[in-house]
Formats: sequence, C-alpha cells, structure tokens
Amino acid sequence: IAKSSVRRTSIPAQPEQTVFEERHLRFISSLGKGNFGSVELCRYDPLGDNTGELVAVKKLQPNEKSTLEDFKKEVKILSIFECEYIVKYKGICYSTGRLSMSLVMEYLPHGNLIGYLNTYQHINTRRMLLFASQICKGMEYLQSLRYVHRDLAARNILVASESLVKIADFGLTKVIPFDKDYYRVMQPGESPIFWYAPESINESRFSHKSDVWSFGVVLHELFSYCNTNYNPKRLCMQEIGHNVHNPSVSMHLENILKSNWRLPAPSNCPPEVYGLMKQCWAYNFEERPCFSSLGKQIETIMQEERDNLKG
Ligand SMILES: Cc1cnc(Nc2cc(F)c(C3CCN(C)CC3)c(F)c2)nc1Nc1ccc(F)c(N2CCCS2(=O)=O)c1
Repeated sequence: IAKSSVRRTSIPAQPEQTVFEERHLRFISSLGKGNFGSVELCRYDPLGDNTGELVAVKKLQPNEKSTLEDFKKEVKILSIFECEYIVKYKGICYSTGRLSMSLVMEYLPHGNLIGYLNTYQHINTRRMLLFASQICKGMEYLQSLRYVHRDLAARNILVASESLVKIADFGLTKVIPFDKDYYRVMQPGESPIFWYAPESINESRFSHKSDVWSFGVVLHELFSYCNTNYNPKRLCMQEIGHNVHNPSVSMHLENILKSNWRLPAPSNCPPEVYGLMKQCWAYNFEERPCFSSLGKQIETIMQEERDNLKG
C-alpha cells in the first residue's frame, strides 16, 4: 500500500500499565544508592524512538534475600496509595535473569528537598509553608489508611515542581494492627534516631504521633533550608558532645530530650512556625497534635502571611 494511503491512526493511550518489559527500560542515570537498594532514571521506550516516558526505577540490591519480602511489601503499599502528595506507583518490572523485580514510579525532576533547598535559597516563608502543608496532607492520607511512615525526613521528600512536593520511600512503612494504636519494631536496624520520637528511641514504639514528631523535625529542616551545618544530627551531637559514640548516642539523646532540650529555632524562622515544631516535640505523645490539626494551623499561618504581605 502506498505510504500516503495509510491513515495514521492514533495509538490508543496505554492504560495505566503495571508490568514494564525490561527490554524497553533504557537506563539513563543513577539517582541514588543506599541500603535500600538503588534508584535509577530510565526511559520506558517500547517504540525505540526516545518518545517514551521518563520513570524512576527502584531496584533491590541482588542477593538480599530477606529484603525481597520487604521489597514486595513496599511495592504492595505504594500500589495502594492514590494521593497527589505521595510519589506515584506506575508498576513493576520482572528481571528474568536476576530473579528479582524492580519498582517503577513517576519521575520527579527536582530530586529531594535537601538538594532543592540547597540549590534555591531564596524560597520564601509562604512557599515553605505550602510544602509543609502538602507533606502534612500526605501524612493525613497515610494515617487514614492506618500506615505509619517511620522514616519521615527531608531526604525522603521529593520535589515535583516549585509548588509541589511528594512523600517518597515507604521502605520502613508499617500498617498499625486494628487492635492497637502503635507498631512495635523488633529489629531497629539502621535507625535515623535524630528524627525519632523518644518512645521510638526507647521502646521501638511507632505510631501516627511518632510520625508527628518526625514531621516537626522535617519542619526544622525546611526552615533551616536543609543546611547541613544545622541538620538535626549535627545539632543533637553538638548538644550530646562529639566524643560520645554508638551505642550510647541513643541513651544520651533520650536524656537530653527528657531534660527538655529541643532543636533550636532556625534563624529567621517565624515564631509561630517554631511553636508548631515544639507542639510536635511534646515528650508525651498524647500531647502532640494530630496531622489534621497541624494542617489547619499551617493554613492559618499561611493566611496570616498573605494578610501581612498585603500590608
Ligand atoms: C521515586 C522517585 C521519583 N523521582 C525521583 N527524582 C529524583 C531526581 C533527581 F534529580 C535526583 C538527584 C538530584 C541530585 N543529583 C546530584 C542526583 C540526582 C534524585 F535523587 C531523585 N527520585 C525518586 N526516588 C529516589 C531517587 C533517589 C533516591 F536516592 C531515593 N531515595 C533515597 C533515600 C531513600 S529513597 O528511596 O527516597 C529515591
């Protein structure tokens, strides 16, 4: 048939596909590596003409047998979530040879909050509060499904655009059993204790209220522009004394928190925002606000910022 006579029919839009063929996943660059595995930027290009979409592919480190189960749980958890403030699940890719699988997610071009805030230092209070309210809404959504994140930190918040951030990395996320309001972890593993609530440090007890404590630490990171000189670990170690080393760091951290030391207010941080952080860092988890109350307080501060700007 002469070329001109072939009507170019538009290819029906692919349904949200969940299985990606490895041979069409073109590696572009590595986005990050860690004990969690590795995340790569790939183009899923079945037509082979570079028109395919960019995706972030999380690969399990091979021969980590025990974590294959954890990885499958993480995939299952992410595939359930439907929230604009949580990184989107796209599907999975079975790699035949290595008998393992990869998690395919939407690609967010600006990386995590730490890199973004170190690059763009001019971000104003209103923008910070917008990010904070989005993280808060993402956490409210998680709580509505009885999930505790357990690793809420700026490094796990991804930037989709200059006005949208999303929660990522559900490797440590657990569901709270129906008959309890907390989750107890047996093997604390590599714990980011400087983001942990006292009861998580002490008793490996995790709940929505321990996520609220970590949210307060994320607020501190946000308003410190994720400046490494003032990151939570460095500020806590300054207070504890640098000559203290594991495993007694958590004991010293627990002591200073019990004697009411808290991360200091970041410079230029509005007093009402530092007040929010202090609420999140109530020693007794019952006195901490819930995410919906935090969300409302953030909206109020944002409105006051708008009124102030109008002068
Ligand atoms: C799901 C997802 C979607 N989009 C993106 N975009 C993205 C875009 C980027 F330019 C970067 C960086 C920016 C800075 N330059 C120097 C290197 C590339 C980047 F790091 C990420 N990343 C995703 N995941 C991801 C990637 C990488 C990760 F280390 C971790 N994690 C680490 C702690 C647990 S973690 O799994 O959260 C998750």
